[in-house]
Amino acid sequence: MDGNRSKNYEKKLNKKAKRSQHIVEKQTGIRCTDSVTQILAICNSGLVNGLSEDLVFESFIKYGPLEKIKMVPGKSCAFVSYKSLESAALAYNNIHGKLNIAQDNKPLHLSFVESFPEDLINKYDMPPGLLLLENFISEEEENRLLQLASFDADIESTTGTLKHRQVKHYGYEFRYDINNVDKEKPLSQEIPPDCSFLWKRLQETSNLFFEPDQLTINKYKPGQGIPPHIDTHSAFEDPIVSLSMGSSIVMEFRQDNGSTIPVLLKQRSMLIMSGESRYNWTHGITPRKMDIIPTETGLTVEQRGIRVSFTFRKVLKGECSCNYVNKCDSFLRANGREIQSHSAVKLEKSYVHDIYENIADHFSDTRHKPWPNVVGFIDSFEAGSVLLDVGCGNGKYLACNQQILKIGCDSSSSLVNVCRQRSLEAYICNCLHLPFKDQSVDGVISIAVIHHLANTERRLQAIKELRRILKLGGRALIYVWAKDQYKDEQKSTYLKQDRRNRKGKHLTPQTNTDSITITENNISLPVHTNRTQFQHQDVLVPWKLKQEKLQEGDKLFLRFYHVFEKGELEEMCKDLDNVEIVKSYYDEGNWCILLKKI
Ligand SMILES: O=C(O)CCC(=O)C(=O)O
Ligand SMILES: [Fe+2]
Ligand SMILES: [Zn+2]
Repeated sequence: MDGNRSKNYEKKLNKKAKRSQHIVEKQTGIRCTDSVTQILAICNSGLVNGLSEDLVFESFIKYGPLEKIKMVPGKSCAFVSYKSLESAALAYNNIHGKLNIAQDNKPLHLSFVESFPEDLINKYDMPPGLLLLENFISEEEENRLLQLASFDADIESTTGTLKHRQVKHYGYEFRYDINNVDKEKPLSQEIPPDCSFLWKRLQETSNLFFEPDQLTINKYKPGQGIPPHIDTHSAFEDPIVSLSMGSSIVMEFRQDNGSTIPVLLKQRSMLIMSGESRYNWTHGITPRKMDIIPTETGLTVEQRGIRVSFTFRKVLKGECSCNYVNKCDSFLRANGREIQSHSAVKLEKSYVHDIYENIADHFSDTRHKPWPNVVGFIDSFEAGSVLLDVGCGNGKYLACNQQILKIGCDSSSSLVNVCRQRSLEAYICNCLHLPFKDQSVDGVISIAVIHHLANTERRLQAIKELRRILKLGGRALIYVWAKDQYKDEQKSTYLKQDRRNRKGKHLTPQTNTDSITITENNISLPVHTNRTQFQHQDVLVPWKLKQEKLQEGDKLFLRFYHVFEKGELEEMCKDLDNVEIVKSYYDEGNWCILLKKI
């Protein structure tokens, strides 16, 4: 019996393992092999499944000295290399199919591989523009500077305890609420003169002329860190320098594509961030109590102590003029003006209408569940009423309430066809010009439509069209996507679908790694990172076709959205003649309003 079961188990395991091996080979180009090698691939788990380098280290070091670990950003695999074949074989026998640390506590699948994925990114490379000067100060100088940083007694406005660490500012306060300094309000406490020898040394050793006027002291206890971020472009000049004291720590630099370079900031080292590393890469410190660091003989774990860093910056007068426009708040502000009408029409055509035609089938496959509050609204109409669904999509609301007459319309002919195939009544039209007479319907819904219009004037026009066709006493329900996807500290369904967020590991929203797309008519729009909080109101949101439908040459589809601020929808409706706001509310990441024609 038992023998049978384990045979069966092994058969199943092998089948699954073969499948995940295949994926690793496809994703990384690294070849799996049946012979024993020093290098193992974890084939079914990686950073995207929440597997951490720490846990890999902890689990694999038990079987012998390790050489390297490579977590592959954005992929569900990782690589571990041992110093000997014996250790690798021992690890394989003990872990493969047995150690339950893959997603949902499933066992890891391992495979021996022919080579280590060095070229995916060399761990010991530096991001461009980053310079690390080790032993920049002596122990004596370190002690002297650390005395300046005693946080104890002086609780004042320039000192604060953030969730993750203690901070203290000189010269200008860096305000974490606005992510900038108040340039008009320098602090009375300037950078202590005891620090001045540092710029002289920078000049002597590296020919760097730098005279900062702002200092932030950060104090990290073991287990504390700083979330990945880019120091606001418009706040400071280039470079930014940071002196590490008290304890060494690993700082992670990350690029848009997810590749991450851990940089070991040794105690008494000086880090200089300039160019790409300052403007285009995020830097952050993972809150943990230890770091895994490479040494001559392999990887070891080093416990963190209390680290104090002095970050020196020069406040920027005026706006940033860098070329890294996708990360540049100055650039975004200058280009974030209301989109002009003629551009709006083009934008909606390319980034809304055309896109829906392209993704209609897949979109329709993913839109089945009507939202309860919308159904409640539709059910509230008397038998025989006429209800129009403007932007009906695949017609999911046209199938509700059999007592009333429902008509749908949508700008996408493909979606209207889907409705017709389902024997639902639907027409093609644009929501700005509804082919209905004045005062002809009892109810109208506009669910997730108006946020696709590219400026306020057009969004208002769409609402006025709804008003026009309503009979007196008729009611309209409007849903638009909210910029804020948190309500009462609760994530919306949209955010919860982030795999990285599932286990509640990231309680704070992911930081902004939006990139920029310049549209044909020269409008720069940030490309939103799906399943994260919105950073901007006018954004392009990627639509990914499901893997099996993805064909060679298929591109990522970007849809234009204007996500609404709290109160924005009400503000638009409150001065409209002939309607009253019956109620407005937040529903699963949407701002919603119920209007009545009067
Ligand atoms: O602790 C450090 O070295 C960096 C601090 C930092 O990035 C910041 O305050 O913006
Ligand atoms: Fe920073
Ligand atoms: Zn900039």
